Amino acid sequence: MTADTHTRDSVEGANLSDRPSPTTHPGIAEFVAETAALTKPERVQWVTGSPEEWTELTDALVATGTFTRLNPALKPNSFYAASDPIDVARVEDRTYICSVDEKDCGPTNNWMDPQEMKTLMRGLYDGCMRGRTMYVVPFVMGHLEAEKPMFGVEITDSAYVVVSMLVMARSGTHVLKRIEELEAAGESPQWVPALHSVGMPLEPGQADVAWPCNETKYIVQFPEERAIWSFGSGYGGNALLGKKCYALRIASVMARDEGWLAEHMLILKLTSPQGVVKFIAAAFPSACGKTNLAMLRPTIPGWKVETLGDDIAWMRVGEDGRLWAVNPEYGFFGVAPGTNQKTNPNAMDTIDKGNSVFTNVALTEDGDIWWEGLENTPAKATSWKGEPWTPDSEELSSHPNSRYCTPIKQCDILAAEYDDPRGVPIDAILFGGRRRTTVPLVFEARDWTHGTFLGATLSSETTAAAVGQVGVVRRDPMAMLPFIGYNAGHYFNHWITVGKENDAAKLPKIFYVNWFRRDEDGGFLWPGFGENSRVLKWVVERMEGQADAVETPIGYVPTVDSLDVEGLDMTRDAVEAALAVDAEEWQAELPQIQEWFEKFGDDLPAVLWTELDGLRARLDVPSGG
Ligand SMILES: Nc1nc2c(ncn2[C@@H]2O[C@H](COP(=O)(O)OP(=O)(O)O)[C@@H](O)[C@H]2O)c(=O)[nH]1
Ligand SMILES: C=C(OP(=O)(O)O)C(=O)O
Ligand SMILES: [Mn+2]
Repeated sequence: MTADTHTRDSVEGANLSDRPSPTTHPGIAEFVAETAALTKPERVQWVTGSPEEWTELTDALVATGTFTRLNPALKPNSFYAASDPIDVARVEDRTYICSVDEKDCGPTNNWMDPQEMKTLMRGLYDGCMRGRTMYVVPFVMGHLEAEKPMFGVEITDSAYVVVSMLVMARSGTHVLKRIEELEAAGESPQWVPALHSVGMPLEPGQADVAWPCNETKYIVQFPEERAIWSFGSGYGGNALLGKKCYALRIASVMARDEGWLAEHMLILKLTSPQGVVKFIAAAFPSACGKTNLAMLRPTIPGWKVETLGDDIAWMRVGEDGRLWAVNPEYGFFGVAPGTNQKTNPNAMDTIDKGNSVFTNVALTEDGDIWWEGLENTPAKATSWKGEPWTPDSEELSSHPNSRYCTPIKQCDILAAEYDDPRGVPIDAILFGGRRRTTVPLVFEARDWTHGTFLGATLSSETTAAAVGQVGVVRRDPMAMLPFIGYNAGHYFNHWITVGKENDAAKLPKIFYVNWFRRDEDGGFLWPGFGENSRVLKWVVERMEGQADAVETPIGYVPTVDSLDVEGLDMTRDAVEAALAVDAEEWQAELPQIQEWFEKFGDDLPAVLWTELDGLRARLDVPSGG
């Protein structure tokens, strides 16, 4: 299969579909025919996105035991799935950026020569879809009406992936028609071939399993070809290829080449009591609070939050010199545990409308779902491992990375601007992570370059969103560590260049937040969730020149009185503790940042070394200390 190029030759390849191939786009037809020839499926089905097809797919998933239909009275048209315990999260050590030149992959990614990887994976793909249906999912990330729609075609042998993609991305025949319209108009619409297989062929007569997958997993991006090959996992970020693989890893390479930004960010619209509207983007690592902040219900009177997205932002400098962001996704794929009517009522209202898929949560006896932190703890339930569960169980009812997958259009606070292909002009960017010490609740960068330094040195405790140890502090630059599709040093330079080539006054102001600082007893210093609206208020007032701050070695920190804590059950000392900048703790960060920067050698923009020297000097540490 040559996904290397989208050759335009007409193709003689056998079209196995029992429905005529609805496309004249030779590239796509060739991609499909050649993949079918390699993977040898029983049949090929072009995904249309029709309601009848949804019924057919979900009924089939219920029949194989992958899906359990939830009680329609509680969650209409919604389904529960439990994965194989070996397939519960993104697998960063099986994720590759196979650039032609290893240097372009950089020190934070896994690399293999692309031809070597293709030979290896063709061996895995050979016959891997035997006994299965090969689905062809035409989709677009972002708007179909965008000036340059970002198309994709995901081939997959997982109906679970098809159903999830139908929620998470604009998919189906109408997308294919748009490609053909553009073709007919003489354009050459860009589309990303994305091949996925669970890697479990079925021999004649062999029954399928509820969660087919393979111990051998590869999640591979070929950046120069803008192609994605995934094998062996059926889970989220590994298999819904429009999300992390396309909209971040491949898109970050496109953005580098074309001068825009593809970032792991939520987008929210904040309206003050006076009617001042600000658009805020925030980059937090997986499971560090993006979805919650994106759908925040403010606790301070008169403030309103509307959402445009909870995970990915594509940002381009507009004619007006401002950074305009769109959310390329069409659904939310949120962490379930900890989500409830108090912490995220908007997410709960969205999933209560139905049409959603829940993975690795618990199943209750009345045909609903439950997870740790949700109201109405059931007396007993079935855990994600399929075992009986009660509140006294040792085991968790739901996996820490269990997810809800739900249509964004169901969200009551979806901003009207979500439907505008231009997106929204970003006023502030927040970087943030999960740090129990050191990082204060919020502080403002000195300027764009300093803000890039803050993003490039962002640190956070690892979470269950990726396989591996949890709670280990690591550098996670711009919260993009697992998603940068190229050399991270070049990525930092790309951020610096955006700052250099544009009017700083028009670019977003950069801030840094930390909801997760703990006191000596291990409790959270800050209540978080809806109370984070107080931090957003300070951010807005800083931009309007109305909030005080004290200059510290790390940036501008709110004075205690400039943070609205009215009605918060917090002592002044507690607020001061949440805002404290401890020089010793930050001095301890310096060698970690030094070691992190040394990874990049001369790929690191010199200006970031200058920023580190500046921080060191402001912390009264002699350089080289
Ligand atoms: N303590 C605390 N936990 C939070 C806060 N916001 C989110 N969380 C928790 O962080 C976890 C992941 O949050 P989520 O918004 O799904 O993260 P995302 O993967 O970045 O979108 C959930 O368990 C939330 O309950 C907060 O402000 N304070
Ligand atoms: C969707 C994922 O990440 P996030 O927690 O950032 O939403 C994922 O890890 O697959
Ligand atoms: Mn998320």
